[in-house]
Amino acid sequence: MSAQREMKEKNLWHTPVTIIITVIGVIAIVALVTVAVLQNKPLHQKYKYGIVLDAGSSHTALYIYEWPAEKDNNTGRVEQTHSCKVKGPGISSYASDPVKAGESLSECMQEAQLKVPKDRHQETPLYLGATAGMRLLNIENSSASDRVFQAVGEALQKSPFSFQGARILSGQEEGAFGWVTVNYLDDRLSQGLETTGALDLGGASTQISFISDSFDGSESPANSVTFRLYGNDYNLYTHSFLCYGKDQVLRLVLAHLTQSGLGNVADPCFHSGYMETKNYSVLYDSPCVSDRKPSGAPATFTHSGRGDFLQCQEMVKKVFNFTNCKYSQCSFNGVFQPLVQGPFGAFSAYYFVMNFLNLTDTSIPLEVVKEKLTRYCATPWNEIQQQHPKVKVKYLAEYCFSGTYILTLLTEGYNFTSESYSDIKFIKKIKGSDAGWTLGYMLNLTNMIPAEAPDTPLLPHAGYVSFVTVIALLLFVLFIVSLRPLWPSCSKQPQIV
Ligand SMILES: Nc1ccn([C@@H]2O[C@H](COP(=O)(O)OP(=O)(O)OP(=O)(O)O)[C@@H](O)[C@H]2O)c(=O)n1
Repeated sequence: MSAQREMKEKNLWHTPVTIIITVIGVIAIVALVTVAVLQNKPLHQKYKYGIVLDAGSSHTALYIYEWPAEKDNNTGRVEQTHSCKVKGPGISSYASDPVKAGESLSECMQEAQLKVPKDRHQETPLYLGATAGMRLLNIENSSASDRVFQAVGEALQKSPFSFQGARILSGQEEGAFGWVTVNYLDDRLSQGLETTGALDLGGASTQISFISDSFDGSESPANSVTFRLYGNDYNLYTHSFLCYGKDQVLRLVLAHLTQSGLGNVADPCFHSGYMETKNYSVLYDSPCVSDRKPSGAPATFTHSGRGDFLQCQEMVKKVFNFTNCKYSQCSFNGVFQPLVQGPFGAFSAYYFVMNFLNLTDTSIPLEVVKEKLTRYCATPWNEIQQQHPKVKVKYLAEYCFSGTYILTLLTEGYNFTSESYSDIKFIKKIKGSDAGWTLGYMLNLTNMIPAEAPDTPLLPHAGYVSFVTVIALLLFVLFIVSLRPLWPSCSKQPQIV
């Protein structure tokens, strides 16, 4: 009798009703979780594109950026997908033949047509921003600069992209957009984190931009740029030094050395054994030095090296004017600058040069860096050429000078100390995108950085799915527990008589 009851109790648990309820429960949970996953899964990703041409003094480069179409106006999702270096010199070098400036861009523009999906061509904005090379040409000969823009504009208008115009960026814009790029790529803006300063060294100008607690813009409004980004206010200190890019500073130094109009110049910034014949007219053909051309100089001079870092540094120091500061503190040439503060990213030629010299590690004490550079500069030119057979001779000849200029600019010009030097990181790319002004420029023109923080969902997708799964499982367990009266009694041990 008791065995029979026990069998009955056991069977209760296996009754068709219980089985059906359990199966329905499991199906309901699977359905709930599946719907939650599918509902929140991003739809098939569609991308949007933007193209920026960086028309620099030494060369032009094209950058293609991509972002998920539904993430317009959202945080940190724009990435560089492709870059193309235009063959030949910067567009300012085509002043006497402007049509060639437009033609020079065609190869990279063809490449861009292949990289951006065809159905996106028409809606893809295309910008050209010119920097210090065109700033100088505009100072020297504004109609020649207009003609270059005319030719470049006509060439870009013919592309299938949505050409938004070509213009010269001010030095302030170049500095500020470089800072935006670095901080955007590091997700510092969207998260309201401490920002990184930006150091940009080009061929014809150099920029320094950073946030300083002691800078509110009142002492020197010309150096202040204010932004409201993701709900945070920034008052950025920025300055661009025209003629202080490394190619123009080399002219300044050589102008100094050739003031007496001699036919031979021994240059401590070039390796011993280096010897080239150079034209006075070419050297002085820049508004940075044109007013200093010595009268009665011969047509050419022999530029020879004598590889001496300390003397090179003395020469380089001469291009900075440390007198006549009308502010509480200055960098050089009477330009206001608060004390450098926080971490810095140094890119463009800062990176090219320091990377070549194997000096990107800023944890190495500054004194040791200088010793290494002293040894490098003292290496004879034939040895340098043997060691680097694949490096362009023009670049190779100048690395001693460039390294010396960079260290002098940072320490004497911007007042980085042995301690704050280690706050600098020499960088080329951040998360796959080149550091430079182009990304910040495009983000600004496409209104891709909101002034206020965008509303974000309570939970990220993965969190939401996990939450739904856990709650569903919990409900299931509760449901099973609620069927307890139907459970076989565990307290009674079945006894088979
Ligand atoms: N492997 C390389 C590549 C470039 N350079 C140098 O780096 C400078 C170019 O830096 P970049 O940021 O490209 O300058 P531009 O945009 O051309 O100049 P600017 O911003 O002043 O207009 C030039 O002096 C060039 O000789 C270098 O030393 N080594």
